[in-house]
Amino acid sequence: MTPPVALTIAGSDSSGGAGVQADLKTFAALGVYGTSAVTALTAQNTQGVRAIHPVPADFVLAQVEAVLDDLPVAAVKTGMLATVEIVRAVANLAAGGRLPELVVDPVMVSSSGDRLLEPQAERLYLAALLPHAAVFTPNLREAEVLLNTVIRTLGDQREAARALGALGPATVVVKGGHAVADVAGEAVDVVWDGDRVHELRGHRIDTRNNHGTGCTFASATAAALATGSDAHQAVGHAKDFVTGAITGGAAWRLGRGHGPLDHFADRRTRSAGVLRLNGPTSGQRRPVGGDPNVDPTQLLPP
Ligand SMILES: Nc1ncnc2c1ncn2[C@@H]1O[C@H](COP(=O)(O)OP(=O)(O)O)[C@@H](O)[C@H]1O
Ligand SMILES: Cc1ncc(COP(=O)(O)OP(=O)(O)O)c(N)n1
Repeated sequence: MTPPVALTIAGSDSSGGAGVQADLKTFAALGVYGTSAVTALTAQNTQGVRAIHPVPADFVLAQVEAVLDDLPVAAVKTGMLATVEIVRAVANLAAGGRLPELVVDPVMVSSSGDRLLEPQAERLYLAALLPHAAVFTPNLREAEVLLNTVIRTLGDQREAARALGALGPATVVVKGGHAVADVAGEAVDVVWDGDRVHELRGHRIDTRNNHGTGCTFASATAAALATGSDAHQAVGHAKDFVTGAITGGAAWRLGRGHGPLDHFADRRTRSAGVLRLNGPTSGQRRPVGGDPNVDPTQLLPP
């Protein structure tokens, strides 16, 4: 069956944990065909961002239009937009109705503390892009910056979701990966659905491997929208997916800083089960390159 198509408009992360790389892995894990328009190259790893090379806005547009003119894009996610010019160009596309089921993740600062958006672009996000979002997904820090407020409690987080909702997006999720003071043991995201506020709750996983959680949440939301979920279902699926991916990568040792998630955790668990069922008994290992005692032609269908 032909898969649904999603588009990510985001930055490249050389370490593979966040940005376009995280988005494409998420789309693939969720059975969605992923396309991309790269807004910036970043030289980064699990410890921080060393350099940023933004793509000219007209070339970002050229990538988006090449994809939209040819492929049936059902949902779009934006991540790191880097410059005022790129935010403006993407907002113009959204205003023209070119970006269906738009998930806007207002990537401003990485968890390593590095700026990923020109500060002058922050107001433009609010005025030009936010009103076109089907789902808007700031983290606590981004919500604070956009609203010029301080979020200390779950009550503040709920208030921020409502206040951002009043600015035009259909649904807002104020993500709680960086916990507020009065929530312990859980990662609580607050959703404003256009009418009411509710919470997405999951247990807080004790790990340093949290590089790319926000990108993964937003692209999983876009993938779910592309497959026909409504926004309420999509953010619930995304919460489940990101929790599974953090759990799967929690014990990985990749890099010296904040390591990545396992976007294929679910598949890995299932294929490990299949290997256990079909594979050699414990303690034995299959020889690399195949079992020399097996004639491979005997494995082919007649
Ligand atoms: N340690 C954790 N345990 C469980 N869920 C987490 C953890 N850290 C982040 N999350 C979840 O990951 C998603 C992204 O949130 P967050 O980390 O706040 O975004 P960002 O990466 O943009 O800062 C949210 O659903 C949040 O609840
Ligand atoms: C190229 C690029 N895009 C986005 C981010 C930030 O990723 P995000 O998932 O929002 O959050 P953290 O990884 O900082 O927790 C990035 N680092 N690089």
